Amino acid sequence: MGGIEFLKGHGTQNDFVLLPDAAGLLDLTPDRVAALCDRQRGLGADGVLRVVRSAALGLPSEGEWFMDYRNADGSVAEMCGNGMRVFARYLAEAGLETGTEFVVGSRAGDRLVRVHPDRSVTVQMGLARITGTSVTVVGGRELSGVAVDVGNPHLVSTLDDDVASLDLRDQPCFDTDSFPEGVNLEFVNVLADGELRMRVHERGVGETRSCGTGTVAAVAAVLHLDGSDAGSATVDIPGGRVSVTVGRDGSTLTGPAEFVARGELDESWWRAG
Ligand SMILES: N[C@@H](CCC[C@H](N)C(=O)O)C(=O)O
Repeated sequence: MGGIEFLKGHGTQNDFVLLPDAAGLLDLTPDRVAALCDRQRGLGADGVLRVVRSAALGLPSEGEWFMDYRNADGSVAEMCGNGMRVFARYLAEAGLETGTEFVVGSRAGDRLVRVHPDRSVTVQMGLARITGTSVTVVGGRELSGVAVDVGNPHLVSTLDDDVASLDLRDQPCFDTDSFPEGVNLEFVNVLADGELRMRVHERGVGETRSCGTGTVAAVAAVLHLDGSDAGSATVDIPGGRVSVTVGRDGSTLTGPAEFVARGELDESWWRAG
């Protein structure tokens, strides 16, 4: 057996290792994922996207391909918005999907994606559901937040002072009764009507430079605090900018998807993992 094919890509600098594995033959253990994502002993990434046929995993999906997403610590998550854009661009450029619009399976359900001529991608993200309120503690400061389910769990806190001043190196505290499976924590400044700035501490990763589901949660939460359930906004994250729409029937996320490298993993390194 030769080396194991990989690609490295990112969506607004939320970076991923893609593993094409159509038949689902790779033994993708949490230890292997963590080693791959480690920035010293592996390739380095915020997560892994296994490109596998839905049928190979026996999962119900209208889409031929399934985004099997793992966080950098090896944990499984339901959905990744930035990863979905990179995944969709890969399918289109590899000729695994022939149209510009197609469905991809995820653990949060099927997602319709559209790959644009400029290689940006729009993802139909499903409903952003407001599920309540909770609190988080960052650097000794307690912040209240709006809980939002975008297929995965989020808690969005809006701040008057600049989110750039927050120290997100450590895991902020959160209420484990509200979020028994953990939570992604977003910190948001409302810059103007329809313009947000956001930082995020992701479940299973730590601070990342962007989180697609998090940007959708942020827009839904800000609208909710304003007494509304539909609207659009651009969201500036440390890794760039995305556009989000939220509505009663679903939400969309549009942003870039980039590739930086492709190659083969060393077979003996993989086996040792
Ligand atoms: N970066 C992703 C979200 C990845 C999953 C998340 N860390 C979780 O555990 O729910 C995105 O772009 O949405």
